[in-house]
Amino acid sequence: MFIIKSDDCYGLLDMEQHTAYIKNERISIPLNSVFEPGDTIKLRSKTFVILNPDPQFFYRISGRRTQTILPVDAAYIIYTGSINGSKKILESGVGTGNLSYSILNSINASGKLVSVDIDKQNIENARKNVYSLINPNNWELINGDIKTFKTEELFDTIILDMPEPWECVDNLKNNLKFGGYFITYSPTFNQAEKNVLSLNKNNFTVLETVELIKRNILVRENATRPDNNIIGHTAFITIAVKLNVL
Ligand SMILES: C[S@@+](CC[C@H](N)C(=O)[O-])C[C@H]1O[C@@H](n2cnc3c(N)ncnc32)[C@H](O)[C@@H]1O
Repeated sequence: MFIIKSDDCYGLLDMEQHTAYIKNERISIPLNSVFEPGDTIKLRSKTFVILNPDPQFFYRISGRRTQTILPVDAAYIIYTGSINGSKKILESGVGTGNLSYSILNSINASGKLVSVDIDKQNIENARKNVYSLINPNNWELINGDIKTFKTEELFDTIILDMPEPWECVDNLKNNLKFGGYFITYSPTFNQAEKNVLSLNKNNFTVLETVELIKRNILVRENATRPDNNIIGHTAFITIAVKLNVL
């Protein structure tokens, strides 16, 4: 599956089915055509560039039922949470699956992502979104409440993007390795404050709480300037490390 992008929209190109999907439209592609990333294709009189199905495009084509983590925040979480190689990651909630997709693209086949969400429909929607692009065999999707979730597994990193992360720290702390990262993603100051207080109380050291602001620049000859459409606030990211304290 490829992503396709024109000046004003994104879509999907399925070379196995010889079909392009743009918004709600299905467009048949000639059976003998061959396309690769970097090629262009003309559909309904628009030119589309063919792109790899990379995480930065996921939110553009995924069916969305919840707020979702956008690339600037996802990239920072992947980097500061040291999500790579054969790491074992726990996340909740799954929402639209944007962070799940970024994580699955960052770990290898020996790594593992366990994703927990209380809402069955969100799970099914995220599964559909992710499986429309890749077929991961290292992704466990669980329908459950992360506040009471029990597992014997030990994780390298835990990420919580749900309403009350501070209520989950005590329940999950024994499932994180010493030196592992506990990351919370919360839109309000009150939530961020509760997250930090709870992490401090549970033998974590908080490295930082940040808000990332991205400013896009419209580049045109002799008229380069910031874009009018600014994504202002998204959420506060808190990154903490589990201390080896008995
Ligand atoms: C903002 S969305 C997560 C977005 C996701 N990180 C993404 O990138 O698309 C919040 C999710 O948390 C889930 N949720 C809320 N309370 C929960 C709980 N107690 N346990 C597990 N999931 C929960 C919701 O069903 C929803 O799917």
